Parts: sequence; structure tokens; C-alpha cells
Amino acid sequence: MAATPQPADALPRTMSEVRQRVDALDRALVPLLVQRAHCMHDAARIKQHAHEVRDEARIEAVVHHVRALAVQHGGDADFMETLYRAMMDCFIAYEARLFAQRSRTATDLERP
Ligand SMILES: O=C(O)C(=O)C[C@]1(C(=O)O)C=C[C@@H](O)C=C1
Repeated sequence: MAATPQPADALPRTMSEVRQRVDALDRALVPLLVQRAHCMHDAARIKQHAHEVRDEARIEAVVHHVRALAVQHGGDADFMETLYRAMMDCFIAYEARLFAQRSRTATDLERP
């Protein structure tokens, strides 16, 4: 998502150009998402009880934060909230799986 609208002469004219831009953004995004997923390993190691994995108060705090960040970067707060709620559901499912594995093996997980 660009911080400011692009000048008309810099706008992509073809789908190939649009997709090149999307691919470049994904190359930047995926490593950050991998790092975010690594935080779930840490959370699954630190949390003591399965009911702590989903933390509604923290979810609302993250949503509040990313809505403000979206606006700050010229984006749409409602879109960012929808994206983050769906994404956090995925992270929570991932963390729950890690927590269950940890509980089964009764050993602390190491970061990959
Ligand atoms: O902050 C936590 O407790 C986390 O485990 C991280 C995270 C997140 O994806 O940001 C995931 C699960 C919780 O429900 C809240 C937030």
C-alpha cells in the first residue's frame, strides 16, 4: 500500500506491471510474516494455559493500533481491521497448534 497516491505518469498501465509490484511487495511482506509467526512460537512457549492463546483484549489493542497505522500510511482503516482480524485468526490457530504440541511433548519449543 503506497503512502501517497502515485503520480498519473507512474501508474501501472498493464496487469503485468501491477503483478510485478504485488510480487515485489510480497517479497518484502513474507519475511515479516515469518518473523511474526516466530513470535507465536515464543508466545506458545511462554503462555501457561490453552485458554490464554486467544486473548480478546490484546486482539482489540492490535486492531486499534493497525487501524491508526493504516490511516497514517494513507490506507483504509476498515480494510486493515478486516485483514488483521482474519490474519490474527490464522496466527491464533498456528499458536494453538504449537501450544498443543508443547503440551503433548512437555518440552519447550525452540524457535525454528
Ligand atoms: O499477544 C499475544 O498474546 C499473542 O499471542 C499474539 C497474537 C497476535 O497475533 O498478535 C495472537 C494471539 C492472541 O490472541 C493475541 C495476539
